[in-house]
This record gives sequence, C-alpha cells and structure tokens, in this order.
Amino acid sequence: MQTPISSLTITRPDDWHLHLRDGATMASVLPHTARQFARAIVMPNLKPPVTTTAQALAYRERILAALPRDMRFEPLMTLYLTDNTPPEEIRRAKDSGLVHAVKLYPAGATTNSDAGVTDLGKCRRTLEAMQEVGMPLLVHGEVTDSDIDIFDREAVFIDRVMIPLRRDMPELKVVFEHITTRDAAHYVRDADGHVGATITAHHLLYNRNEIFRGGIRPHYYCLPVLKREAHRQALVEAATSGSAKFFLGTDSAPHPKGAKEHACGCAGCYTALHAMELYAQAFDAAGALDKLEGFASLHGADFYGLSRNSDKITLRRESWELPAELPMADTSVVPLDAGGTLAWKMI
Ligand SMILES: NC(=O)N[C@@H](CC(=O)O)C(=O)O
Ligand SMILES: [Zn+2]
Ligand SMILES: [Zn+2]
Repeated sequence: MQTPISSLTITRPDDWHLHLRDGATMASVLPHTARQFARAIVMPNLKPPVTTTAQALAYRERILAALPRDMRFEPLMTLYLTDNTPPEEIRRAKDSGLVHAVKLYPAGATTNSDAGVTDLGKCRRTLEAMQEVGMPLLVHGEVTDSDIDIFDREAVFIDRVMIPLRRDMPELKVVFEHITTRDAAHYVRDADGHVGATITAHHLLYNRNEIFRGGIRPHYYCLPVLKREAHRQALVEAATSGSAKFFLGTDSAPHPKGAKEHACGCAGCYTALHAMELYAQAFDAAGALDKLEGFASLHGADFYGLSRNSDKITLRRESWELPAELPMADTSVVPLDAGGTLAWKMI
C-alpha cells in the first residue's frame, strides 16, 4: 500500500456560492473566507435583498471596507431576481463589470426568499436580456409546493422548471446551485450547453442521517436539506469526476447560534472557517485528491469567463480540533462539525 500524501499545494481556490450577510456579522465572517479564497460569488439574499446594480455596488464597497488591510479578496456581486426586475437592470449590471450573475430564489424556498420569483413566466424579458448579454442565472433549484415532499423538491424542480427554462433559453448560462441529488448531478452531467453546478462540502460529507444522529442536530439543517446516502455518493462522483461542469460553492451561511438552536431553526451551515479542509476530507475519502484543484480552483473561473488565480495554497495532513463556537459581534456562530477533529489543515 502507498503511503498517503502528506501535503497538497494547489492554485488558490474561489468560492462560487457564499453568504457574507452585512454589518457586524459580515465583518466577522469575511476574514475566514478571505484567508482561503481569492474570490467569491456573494449571494444577494440580504434583508432587504440586493435587487439593483446600485445596491450591489454599495454592498461591494461595504465588503471591501470591512476587509482587514493585510488581506486580499475580490467579492463578485450578484442581483436578486424578482417578478419585477426590469431588463434594463441587467444591462446596467453587465455594464458595471462588477455584477457577475443574477440569482433566482423561488419565493418561499429558503432564507430571505420572500421577495423571490413567484412565476418565472413573469421574468421572460429579463431572462432574455440575460441570455443576450451573457449574464449567468444562478438557481436555488427547489419547488415550493406544499404537496411536494421536502426530499423531492429538487428533483421535481428539474422537470417543472429547469428543463422547460433551458429549452426556451438554450443560450442562457445557468448554474444549478448547491445540488443535493443524483437527479441533479446526472441532469447537469448529461445536459448540453451552458450549465454548471456548485456542490457544498457538507453535501459531499454527510447524508440525511446526520440531522438525526442521536437526537436532532440543527447545525446540520440547511436547504436543500441533506439527502440519502445514494445521493451523497452521486455528488462525490460528480465532484471528483474531473468534469468542468462541477465546481466549489460552500454555501457557507452564518446564522446566530440562537437562531439555529430554536423551536423553528434557520437553514444554513457555517463552513467558511474550514471549507478547504472539509473538501479535502471528502476528496481524500474518495481517493481523488488529484481532482480537488480543478473542482476548487479552475472550473468555476472558466465557467464565469474569469482568469484563473495565480497564487497557491497548501493543505497539510494534520489533525486539529474545531472550536465549539465562534464568537462574533453580539452573538456566536457554530461551525459545521463543531468540536470535531479535521484531518487536513490549511497552512
Ligand atoms: N442554504 C441555506 O440553508 N441557507 C442559505 C440560503 C440558501 O442558500 O438557500 C442562507 O442564506 O442562510
Ligand atoms: Zn439556496
Ligand atoms: Zn446559499
């Protein structure tokens, strides 16, 4: 048997799906991301949502102002699509050079999605403008109908929304965000044209048993919810396949500890602190560490038409214990796998 490799140096990665929030929380979480990643697609689901280019540019300035002076990081901004986003807003976004995508939240699907789209038919002209200027549509791919089982919401979304959308707008660039099922992994793998997908570390590492292991564990609750083991395996297969359609998106989503440990707890896992360590663990378990660089550092930049990063990061095989919680401004955030031992460490 070969001795396992003890360190891995790769091109600095980017996070193609991140929640930074705003204000004091943003200032607390931003250094975690900036330590690991050169750039991140910053999700627009603030309260109120980032629906205009002017708001996105102001948000970008707040992020850069909160960045510690000795760190470098480039926030890639997005707009929150509503039933009323005018096509002219897409042109303004494109012309800014700083807004890189538009996010579709089906109304009611997830955290701060109340202002999201009620019927994609209402967005037709706006989507046509996106297709025309080459502005990617990022999709939270779940239907919200109360008669659809929560574990089936992504698979049903493919049939009811994704397939018709891509038939109508074959040139529209689409990212199927945080995919969680074999159905989505295979759909993206087999699709023609401009479609990619992000995959989180937690969906590569855990199946839905984790939410209920020994009791109810709110820090493993996110949306789309973790699925059964066969789906996790299909996601690992996709992420480690070498296909350029799949790339890293942590979906790191900070919520105050008290809002997670609650009678009606918020959805979202916090992984910005230790994202690359978690991905390394998943790729290592699959015997595919050689595929990590493409997934984490190359495929996403290529999809978005951005240059690849030129500097490197190094991960070392070294165990370390995660803190139980991370103090932040007036609260604390519990990282995924809090108190657990990680096998890799970014140095
Ligand atoms: N993934 C989550 O469970 N939560 C995200 C929203 C999202 O990405 O759907 C959040 O903003 O908290
Ligand atoms: Zn989402
Ligand atoms: Zn998200």
